[in-house]
Amino acid sequence: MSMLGNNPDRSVKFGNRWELVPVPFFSVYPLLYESCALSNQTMAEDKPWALISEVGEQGFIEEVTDIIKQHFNIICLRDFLQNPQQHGPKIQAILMWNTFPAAEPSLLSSLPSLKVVANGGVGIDHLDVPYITSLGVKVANTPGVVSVATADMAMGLLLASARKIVEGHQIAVDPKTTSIPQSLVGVEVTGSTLGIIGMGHIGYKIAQRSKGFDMKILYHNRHRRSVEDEQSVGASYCENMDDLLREADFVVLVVNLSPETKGLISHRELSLMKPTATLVNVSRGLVVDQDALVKALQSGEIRAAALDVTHPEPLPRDHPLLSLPNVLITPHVGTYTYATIKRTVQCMVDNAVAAVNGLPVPNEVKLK
Ligand SMILES: O=C(O)[C@H](O)CO
Repeated sequence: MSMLGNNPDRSVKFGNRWELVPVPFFSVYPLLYESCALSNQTMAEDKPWALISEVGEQGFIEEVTDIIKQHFNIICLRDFLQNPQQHGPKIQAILMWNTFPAAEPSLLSSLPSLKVVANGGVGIDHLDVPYITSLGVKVANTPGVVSVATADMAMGLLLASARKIVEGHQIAVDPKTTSIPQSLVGVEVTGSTLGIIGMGHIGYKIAQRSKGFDMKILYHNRHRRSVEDEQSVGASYCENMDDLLREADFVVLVVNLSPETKGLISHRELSLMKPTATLVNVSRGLVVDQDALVKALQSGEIRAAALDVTHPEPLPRDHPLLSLPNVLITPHVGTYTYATIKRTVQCMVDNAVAAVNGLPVPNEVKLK
């Protein structure tokens, strides 16, 4: 049985460095590994054991692992896999990021004492929650703590794409540059229309930021926000997503990946967008039909795309999205600030500690 939840074709390949490691969790990209060998820590008899990913070499890493070590003895996947029979019975918690394949059935079957899979980040599309919970294991995520960093990233992508900041940097540092090419002329953000698809925590934070840019804000969401929420950011609800797509200069995707949102933006939706519009995605790659996106960008059906997420991650090096001039891509680093990483790890630890102690888990993901 697959553990890949709502995302059956997600290719979490063991041994693929990028996908194995929880990229935003411990290290900067590209990652350098260092085994968190058991000898690196003082083992406390009274602390439960947690299985985590490998640890990188950068300075803040120890700081982050220290948050975990206050409550858990930790063992890294790499060390664990050397002798699962020996280590398996003591593991009570898995602390993982969404790129960490630690919740595969074969691994879970070697963890008879496991009480919780504590995910860092809000998206849990990589987990088969029904299967994990059927084992009596709780699943938790970290909503809220990732919102500001992800909203900042969405605004950063939007601005960078609109104002061609990356291209501008390349021109500025190129020794051959003698003049400013017209291709650097961008589109104005202030006063433009923003369409937010998915008005949860992160979507709302994006709306708050956009208000500072005097943007007209439209949003589409499963549930309409309260009048107070709408008024305080000046957002208008579009019950029909098509209306938003037709009107927005920037469409930002902030939905969770689910069977309902997989392929939400495909040929039809892209064709409704303005030829001057930009698509920004900080949710999950599978929310967008990437083949349709490539066509829309190549044909000028939309102006540009700015993506912090793709499917798969990373894209194959010869993927057309990587060579289109109107695409800006970052490697799924929306939550990737020191402050957010620390808050996220603290939240994961709080969830895991509660589960291990049989207490209510603050951010338990419950089956609907
Ligand atoms: O789900 C999230 O919160 C981010 O994408 C980090 O994984």
